[in-house]
Amino acid sequence: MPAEDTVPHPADVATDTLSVHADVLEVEARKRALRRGVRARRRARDEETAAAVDAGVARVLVSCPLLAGARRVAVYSSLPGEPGTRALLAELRRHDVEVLLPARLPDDDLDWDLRPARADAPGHLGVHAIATADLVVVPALAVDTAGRRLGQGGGSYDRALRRVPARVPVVAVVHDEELLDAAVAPLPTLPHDRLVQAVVTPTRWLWLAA
Ligand SMILES: Nc1nc2c(c(=O)[nH]1)N(C=O)[C@@H](CNc1ccc(C(=O)N[C@@H](CCC(=O)O)C(=O)O)cc1)CN2
Ligand SMILES: Nc1ncnc2c1ncn2[C@@H]1O[C@H](COP(=O)(O)OP(=O)(O)OP(=O)(O)O)[C@@H](O)[C@H]1O
Repeated sequence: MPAEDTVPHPADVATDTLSVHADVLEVEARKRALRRGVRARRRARDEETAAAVDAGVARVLVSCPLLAGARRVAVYSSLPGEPGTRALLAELRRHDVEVLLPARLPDDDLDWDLRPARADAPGHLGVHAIATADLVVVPALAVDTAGRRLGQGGGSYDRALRRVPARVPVVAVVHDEELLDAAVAPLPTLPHDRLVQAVVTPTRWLWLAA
């Protein structure tokens, strides 16, 4: 039996629990507001810049040291509004780099497809396949210079990134204005959020203070 004075009073426990919940709700509300803002700005971008952004992302990533020596890279096919990954996927294929592409499962976790497919690895490879990549490229709505990432809100990459070994860099792709200074505008995070180690924009890349 614990001594009575080490047992918290039930009223204090309840108050603590309530304030923790309030903090989580506040962080989630701030994330939702930020997502709305980024999505609205992305919708307002024109197609001409989108083509330049797509080409820029490929040029920056292919010429930066992150990709040097990588044999297998986890990437994704960009959705409308996201910085494009079409040219990047084409470049990876041209350099004979294997690509893992995510497939969202009903519980929002990510399964992985290998391209080009291999006879000994047909179909979906399972949620743990991300652990076999030498570099993981992730989508984001925004990233700050401390490596905090704002995603689409499904928590898919939070789950998937837990399976990535610590030595494998995770790099987020955003538009230039979606890279935020952590000293000025830190992104809100919760304990499950995973930091990214680097960021690529259409014009530059940098290591983040993760
Ligand atoms: N290109 C790409 N592939 C990806 C992701 C991603 O963010 N981008 N994912 C990242 O986890 C996973 C899929 N999850 C996704 C979750 C939501 C939306 C989406 O389109 N959301 C709507 C807004 C929905 C809302 O308002 O709640 C949107 O962006 O308009 C896309 C992908 C895996 N594949
Ligand atoms: N390991 C996990 N297992 C189950 N649920 C999780 C896990 N990590 C995060 N989640 C849940 O996912 C939801 C969304 O998380 P969050 O807002 O961080 O998504 P996100 O990182 O922006 O989205 P995404 O990774 O899909 O781009 C949260 O409700 C969170 O509780």
